[in-house]
Amino acid sequence: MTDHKQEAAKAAVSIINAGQTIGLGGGKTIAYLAELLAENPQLMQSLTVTSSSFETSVLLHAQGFRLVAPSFISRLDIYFDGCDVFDGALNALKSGGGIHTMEKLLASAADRFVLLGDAGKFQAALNPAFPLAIEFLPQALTIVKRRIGELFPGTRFVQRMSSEKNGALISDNGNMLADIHFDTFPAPDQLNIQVKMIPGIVEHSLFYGMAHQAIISGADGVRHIYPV
Ligand SMILES: O=C(CO)[C@H](O)[C@H](O)COP(=O)(O)O
Repeated sequence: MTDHKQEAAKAAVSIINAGQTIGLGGGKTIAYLAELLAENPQLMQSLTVTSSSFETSVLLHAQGFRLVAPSFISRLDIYFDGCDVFDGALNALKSGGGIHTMEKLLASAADRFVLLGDAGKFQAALNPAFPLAIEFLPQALTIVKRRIGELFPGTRFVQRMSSEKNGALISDNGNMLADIHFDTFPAPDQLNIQVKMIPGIVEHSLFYGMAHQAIISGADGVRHIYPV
């Protein structure tokens, strides 16, 4: 059976040129991309690579990539990442991994931000099947919760809790995380700004108008999609 995440990763390799500085996000499609690059030592050794994901960084380090911390990269040729879902304008929700702050930082530094995944990620519109994740300062917990309730009445605010200890899930940046569940998904352009403007919120997981291209694979083969 065709693994569509792997097929999308194969297509992604074809748009990478020797000598480029590449950013990789998290997830299975990205892990395939790292594996495929490692199978081409000449290309791999020519690349400078960084990642928003600790898990991907461990993988890249083990495979012998030239890995540079994001703190020392000001510009990327291409940033590749998966997502939960994206629409025709390539607005993407990237809530699942809880690392959207670093993902957005690297996406913003890239000449090209390319979404990768199976065809199921592409939907006509963002919808309530996926929440919006927020990363916020621990001190802002109840203020942010109140503000979200005022701006979006009827939404469910679910703080992410640790499965390993009794307490909050703490992000890679030492902050807290929560998911906002909507009954009707708000207009992405307004949601993007309204949530970003709440003091105490470091970043949210809607990547509005950021992606330049998506590469997906499904029953009809590989598709390259550009924002409408
Ligand atoms: O952004 C993400 C989560 O928020 C991940 O990149 C995404 O979930 C990975 O997807 P996959 O494992 O299907 O490649």
